[in-house]
Amino acid sequence: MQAAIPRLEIRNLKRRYDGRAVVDDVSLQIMPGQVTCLLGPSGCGKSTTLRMIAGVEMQDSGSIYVDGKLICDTNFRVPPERREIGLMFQDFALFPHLSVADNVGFGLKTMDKAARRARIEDLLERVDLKRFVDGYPHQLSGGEQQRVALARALAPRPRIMLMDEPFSGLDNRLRDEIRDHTLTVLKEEDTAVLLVTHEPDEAMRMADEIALMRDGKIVQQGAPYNVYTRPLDRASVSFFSDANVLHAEVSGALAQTPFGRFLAPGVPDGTPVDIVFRPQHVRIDFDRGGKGPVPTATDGTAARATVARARFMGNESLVEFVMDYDGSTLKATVPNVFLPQPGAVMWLTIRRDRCFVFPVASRSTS
Ligand SMILES: Nc1ncnc2c1ncn2[C@@H]1O[C@H](COP(=O)(O)OP(=O)(O)OP(=O)(O)O)[C@@H](O)[C@H]1O
Repeated sequence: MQAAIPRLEIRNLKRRYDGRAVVDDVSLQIMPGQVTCLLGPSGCGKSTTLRMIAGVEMQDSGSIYVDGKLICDTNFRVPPERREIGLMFQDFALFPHLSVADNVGFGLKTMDKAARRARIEDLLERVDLKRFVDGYPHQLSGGEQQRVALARALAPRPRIMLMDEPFSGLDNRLRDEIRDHTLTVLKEEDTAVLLVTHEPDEAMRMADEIALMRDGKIVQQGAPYNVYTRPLDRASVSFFSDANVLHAEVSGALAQTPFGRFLAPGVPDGTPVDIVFRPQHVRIDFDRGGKGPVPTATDGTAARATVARARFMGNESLVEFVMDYDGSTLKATVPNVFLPQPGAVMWLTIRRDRCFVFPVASRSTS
């Protein structure tokens, strides 16, 4: 069987500004109907990558292919308007003087009138805005305008959609609804989507695949579940959620901590390690006359702590503890409305199967 050809493939893209590599050897493949999120902190080079694919900026080296055909390298360049790429940005602007129908039909000028109208109505139906077909942008809410922008970008049946933080101008409740709706429409069109975002929640909600970007490089790539549950390093854990860290040193492939010993297979003796875990993987137990829970094989030793702060956050509460053993702070989230008082003494255990043990090059840089 012939291997499937990616809808979009970029190979070894590089771009420097003022001698600094802002996109540093980035390669990616996206299949038709697949949503890939380029996720990373502000300034890591996401938008620059997108602009090179769109053709509004030229790479210093590397190449871009659509359906297996070269569209751009350092010698050859298909202009942006002939790349069949749809664009949606945060500051998407509808044309204020054009009706909703004419906004959506803007890229369909060569189509005959009846087919054009049919495509416009079909898309407006799918974004649930058919009733506004003859209205004007100023009559629509922000969320409705966003949906018109999506319909406009999809109208010419682009082979690829590039989206740069397209939902960041919307308020929270509306954003979730529009994200879900947008995803449904994009999947129906079988477009390959590259979505740029700095919000892990957005990437987890939208992506089939996440490409985690840092300092111009893609450092990890995979399904959201894999990227979240098998992070590359401490920074990757922290990027997705709060993270607690214990410092230890390895001896005999074990790292000794106040929570008991952690396996560190293959790590040489004397290596400093960070044991990283998320607040939701801390278990809390009451103090029973100065005693903690009986240790279990899976959760190791319990450590005593005092509640410093507890915040109710709706579905869960976030509790900050000061640890007896060294005065450091650990965070735990607990479901529902358990809200301990500051000063309460409790015992913490950590879910061993949810901890990550990362060797650190030197303690001073950790
Ligand atoms: N035209 C330019 N000239 C000089 N430096 C630039 C230019 N465009 C971008 N940069 C720099 O390149 C780096 C990457 O920018 P880019 O916009 O790609 O990042 P980003 O990850 O999309 O960030 P954000 O999420 O804040 O948009 C930044 O440090 C930025 O200042």
